Amino acid sequence: MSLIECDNITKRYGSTLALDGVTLSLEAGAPIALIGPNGAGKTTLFSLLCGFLRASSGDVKIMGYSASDSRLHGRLAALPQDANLDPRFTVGHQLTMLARLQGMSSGVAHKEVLRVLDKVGLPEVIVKKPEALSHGMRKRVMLAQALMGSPELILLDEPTAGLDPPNVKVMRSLIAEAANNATFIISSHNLDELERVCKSVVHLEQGKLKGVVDIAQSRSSGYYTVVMAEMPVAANIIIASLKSLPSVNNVTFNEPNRFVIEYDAAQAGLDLTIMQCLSDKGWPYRQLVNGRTLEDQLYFGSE
Ligand SMILES: Nc1ncnc2c1ncn2[C@@H]1O[C@H](COP(=O)(O)OP(=O)(O)OP(=O)(O)O)[C@@H](O)[C@H]1O
Repeated sequence: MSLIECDNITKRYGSTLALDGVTLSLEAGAPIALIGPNGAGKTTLFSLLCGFLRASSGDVKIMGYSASDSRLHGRLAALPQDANLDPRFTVGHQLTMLARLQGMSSGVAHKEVLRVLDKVGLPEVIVKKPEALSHGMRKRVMLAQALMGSPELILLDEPTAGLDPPNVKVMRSLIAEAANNATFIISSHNLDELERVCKSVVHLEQGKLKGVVDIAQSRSSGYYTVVMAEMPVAANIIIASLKSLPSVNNVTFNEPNRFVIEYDAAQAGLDLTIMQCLSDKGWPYRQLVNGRTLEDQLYFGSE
């Protein structure tokens, strides 16, 4: 059974179509990134997965249950983008209260709060009020809150927004460590940051699913991008020639004049072979670039 199944989900806010026929299946395991520009529908998708919102149409299943099913209680945690701590109470008081709401006795709740604060490296803040914490520390406390009760699925909406680079690094390694015990889905604008911690990327744009890229797999592949000066023959003829070169696994064409060549990362010297092939045929190319960025995979297709 998949961790998450979205079947043709649509979400409307009045006349705004925030999600438009999203069908998606995600498995438990290493962290998954959710990326897309402002207004793409990331927060809306999170809210549907947490059961905060209902889809206008389509079906969402988490671990086989509908998203608002009470049997998911304690198995799923969400850290909303604008989550905040109450300035009136100490961190310990607030987290203990939340643990009690999860059904823990006061003794168990206290131990659980100590455990999760320790996990995020901040055991000392238990007696502090939020005003005494830096922005980075508050984000870590919010992560601690999401870890309470050891949920299997944790949704983090922009967990590193507004953090400086050292704090981003700390957050990233905390997530990487906690990811041994739960599946994280993390939304962010920052691809670089996510690439290091996530195994796959779900890409949303204007409410539509643009693709799911497996980063782990693409790491074992090398890429060249050829930009043609002109298209002397049909794209499929050039694709066939490039595909016939040794160690080339796949070639994709991106309009109007660009080919992405995927090959075994272990193979060296393929660039010369590619150039030789193109010049033997008399096909003029403008540029041969080593590699392909994650942006290329997402915005120009992966297969
Ligand atoms: N409560 C709401 N009422 C009306 N429209 C909404 C509401 N929430 C979101 N929208 C609209 O739905 C679309 C998707 O918004 P959403 O917040 O899900 O995007 P997002 O990808 O999370 O954006 P951001 O990166 O800016 O947080 C946008 O056009 C937004 O204006």
